[in-house]
Formats: sequence, structure tokens, C-alpha cells
Amino acid sequence: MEAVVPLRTTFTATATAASTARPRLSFQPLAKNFAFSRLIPAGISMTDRARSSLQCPPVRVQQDGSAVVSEDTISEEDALKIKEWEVERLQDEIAASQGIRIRRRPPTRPPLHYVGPFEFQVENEGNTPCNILEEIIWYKDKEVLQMKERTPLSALKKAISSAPPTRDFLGALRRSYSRTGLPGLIAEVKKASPSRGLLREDFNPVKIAKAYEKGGAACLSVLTDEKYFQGSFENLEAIRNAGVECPLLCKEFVVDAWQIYYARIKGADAILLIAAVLPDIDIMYMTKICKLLGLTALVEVHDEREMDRVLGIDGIELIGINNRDLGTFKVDISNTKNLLEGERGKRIHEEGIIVVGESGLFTPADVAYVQEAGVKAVLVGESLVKQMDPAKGISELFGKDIS
Ligand SMILES: O=P(O)(O)OC[C@@H](O)[C@@H](O)c1c[nH]c2ccccc12
Repeated sequence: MEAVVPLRTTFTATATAASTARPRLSFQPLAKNFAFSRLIPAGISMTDRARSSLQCPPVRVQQDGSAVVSEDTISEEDALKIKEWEVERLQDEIAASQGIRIRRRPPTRPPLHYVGPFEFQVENEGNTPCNILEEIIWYKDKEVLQMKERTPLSALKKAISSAPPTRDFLGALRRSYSRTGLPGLIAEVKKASPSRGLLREDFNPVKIAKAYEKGGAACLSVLTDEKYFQGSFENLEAIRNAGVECPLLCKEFVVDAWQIYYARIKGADAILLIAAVLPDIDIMYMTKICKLLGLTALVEVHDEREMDRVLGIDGIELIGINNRDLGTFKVDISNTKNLLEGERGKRIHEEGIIVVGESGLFTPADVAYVQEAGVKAVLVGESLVKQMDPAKGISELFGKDIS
């Protein structure tokens, strides 16, 4: 006869650094003949000092001594947790299949009642971000969750219905290019960055924005990330409300469509979407939302694979090539040239996509180099923001007055 046995089992595994032997596992099942193999997949590997515990769910012990989870004892809440966990794993798999190394959040253990196959997760293993970009994304994910709780999407949608219209970001870049014959400038209001530290002590975002506009910038980029770039949405709002007319790019790490709505009510005309972070499906969905809200999406790529992914998505109008690897901080402006060579450049030209050369541009020779490679716009932060007079910095960057 089968019996439903409420079984809560923990197993712990410990291994010391000195020991090369297999970790010692101790099980305390409450039922005899319990087949752990049904719940714990093969190939569990333990690292030194690994220590973990797995809570087993209520199981039905069968006549042959094996056990199956008795599904009807799983609460709706637990079932939902399992589904969420499964969806997250699937998302990770899809992202990885597209070459995305950045995980949206730290890997977690499976929920209590999960009995499907899973890679066993030893506590803290894999819970360290693989690079600075992943660290930022993990933090952003939590931050956005809290922000969403404070201001739900419904409230944002309501505010948007009475917000002033957005400005034409792409149009401003095109006009600037035909007016000056030089790449349209997106000048960045950036106080600090994880790679360069504090760029300017006496940082007055509105003053800098006004100087950029006076100096001939076509558009502005405003960092809104607080923790890593010392930016803020207050800066974006203040610049918008100070009468600056240049269209504004919200420079954020977008992980959730909610942020796009939020940027819209804070005065953005465009928003950054990073292909190293977002799988194709997110880019498709988010660019559609941008269109609905009247925002321009600047889709940022760093390598050939990301460029090819983005070129495979319909309706992309503006692509940024970042010369800085956001994982390692390495800057190389030949990246812009490499990604625009051959078939890729041809396709971009045929489809009328505007390309922005981003990061590491300091001199007229740098600007000429990326223009020669095919960009019609540049995104510049450090070399301008550090100047006493950022307007003069623009003339120096282009080798002439473009105001
Ligand atoms: O300061 P620089 O080297 O001129 O770079 C500006 C801009 O390209 C850079 O800030 C940037 C490009 N993509 C990003 C994504 C997130 C944060 C910042 C960035």
C-alpha cells in the first residue's frame, strides 16, 4: 500500500579546504528506503567548504521503496514559486544561447517542492557577479523591484497621459549631421563612472547641460544610475525643466519595461537598451514600448555577435557601438570601425540605421576616425565633462566651433 509520508529531510555536506576526499554527506530521512535519487539529480558536485541543505517536500513512498512528491500537498503559493523559478531558469537559458553572459539576478536554489532536473546549487557558489556589468545588473534588478512597489505601472501610465510630448532625438542627430557635416554630438552629463572614478568635483548638471547646448550638442545623455555613476532621475528632470531644448537620452541599465515608462515621465526623449544585458525578445518588446511612448531606443552593442543579433530585429533605427567593454572597461575605438566593416556596414547603410560611436573619444582625430568608419553620431562624456568650460571642450573635440 502506498502511504503519504510528510517527510522533511535535510542533508548537509561539508568539506574542508585541506581535504581532497569527497565531501561527507549526512542524511536524516524520516522514512526508511527513501530513494534520494528521485529528488537529487546525479552529478552533484561539492566545492571545498561547500555547505548546503536541501529541504525535501512531502513525498509519497511507493511499495518499491522509491518516493514521489505528492503534488496535491503543494500549496498554490509554492506551485507559483516553482513556476517563477522555472521561468527564470528558462530565461537564463535563452539569454545564454544568444551569447549573453550577464545573468539578470544571482542564481538561486530551486524552491522547496521542485522535483525536476536542476543543476545543484551549492550555497554562495556562482553568487558572485562575473564582472562589474553583472554586479550593476543584479543591483538594478533589486532597485527596480523596490521602485515598482513605490510607483506601480498604472500610476506611471496615468502620469504619461498628461505628460508633454517627447522631442525628436533621431531628427536632431540627422539635422546636426547635415548642418555641420560632422557626427551629431550626444554630450553626456556624467559625474563619475566605475572605470574612471569621480570625473568632476563641482558637478552642476544643469549648468553643464546648458553649456553643452550652447556649444552645439545635438542631444544630451544624462546618467540616471545612482550607485555606480552618481547620476539621478532628479538630474534628468532638472535639465528638462531648466528649459534645455536638446532631446535627452536617459542613460540607464534597463532590465524591466517599467523603467521605460518611468524615464518617460522624468523627461526622457530616448533611452538606452544594452544588448549585452537584454535577450532579443526583450529588445523587441522594449523597442515597441519605446515607440508607443514616443521615445527613441538607442540599442547598444559591443561585439559582432551583438551587432548581428540587433540587425536581425525589425524596426531598429539607432545603434550605438560602445568602444568600452562594460565587463572589463577596456576601451578601443577601432571597435567602431571593426563592427561597421563589410556586410554589416552595407546593411546598416541600406536600412538607413544611424550608428553612434560611443566612448573613448578625445580628439578631432578620434572623431574623424569613427566618422570615416561610418558613424553619423558620437556619444561623448569624459573628455567634455572634465573641461572647465564644456562648450569650449566641444570646439576642441571637433577641431572647430560647431555651435
Ligand atoms: O566618457 P566616455 O568615454 O566619453 O563615454 C561616454 C559613454 O559612451 C559611456 O558613458 C557609456 C556608453 N555606454 C554606457 C552604458 C552605461 C553607462 C555608460 C555608458
